[in-house]
Amino acid sequence: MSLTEATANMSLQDDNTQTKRVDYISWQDYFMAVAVLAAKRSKDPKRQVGACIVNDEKRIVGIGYNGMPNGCSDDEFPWGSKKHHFVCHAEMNAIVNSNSVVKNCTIYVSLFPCNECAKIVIQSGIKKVIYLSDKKAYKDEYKASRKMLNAAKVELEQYKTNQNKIEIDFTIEGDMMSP
Ligand SMILES: O=c1[nH]c(=O)n([C@H]2C[C@H](O)[C@@H](COP(=O)(O)O)O2)cc1CO
Ligand SMILES: [Zn+2]
Repeated sequence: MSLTEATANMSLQDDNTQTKRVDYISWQDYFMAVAVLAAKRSKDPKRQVGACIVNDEKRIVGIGYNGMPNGCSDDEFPWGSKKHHFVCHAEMNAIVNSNSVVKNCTIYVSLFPCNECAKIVIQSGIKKVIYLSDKKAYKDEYKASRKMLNAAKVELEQYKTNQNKIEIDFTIEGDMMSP
């Protein structure tokens, strides 16, 4: 090793006073949190749903939440019982707005997909659904959804975590930016 190389290596030697953080969030928590955060964009007064599509390189390729179609104003279209005629579901939005291939991807959803979304999930080639809530499982449309997803061999997994809350605090982030 030349003297210059040795000097360069010395200047890169760590003092070992700091070790790697251990309380970082897992990939699963991160992707589900992205889906839940997307849901916060929804204008639906009763239910906000979010979806996040991830490929096998852990890259996010699509995000969506439930909302009115393009060109259909949130202020003019109804948010009461008639909303069902119009609103686009989170899963559909995540798929159709994706910026890359969704085939073989995993979709993280805050609510188990309905039968209509299940059809789109299957046809798009998504291979796994990780869902947070399954609160509508007793309804026929969700039974149909599960039946189709199972038949199409789309893997279903209920999201489990030991971290019930992830806090985002912009003021703390601001402090962390200082040296
Ligand atoms: O799979 C789904 N994805 C999704 O985005 N949604 C949205 C559409 C509506 O805005 C809302 C359903 O509202 P409600 O629970 O009031 O029926 O949730 C609903 C489902 C299933 O109901
Ligand atoms: Zn749906």
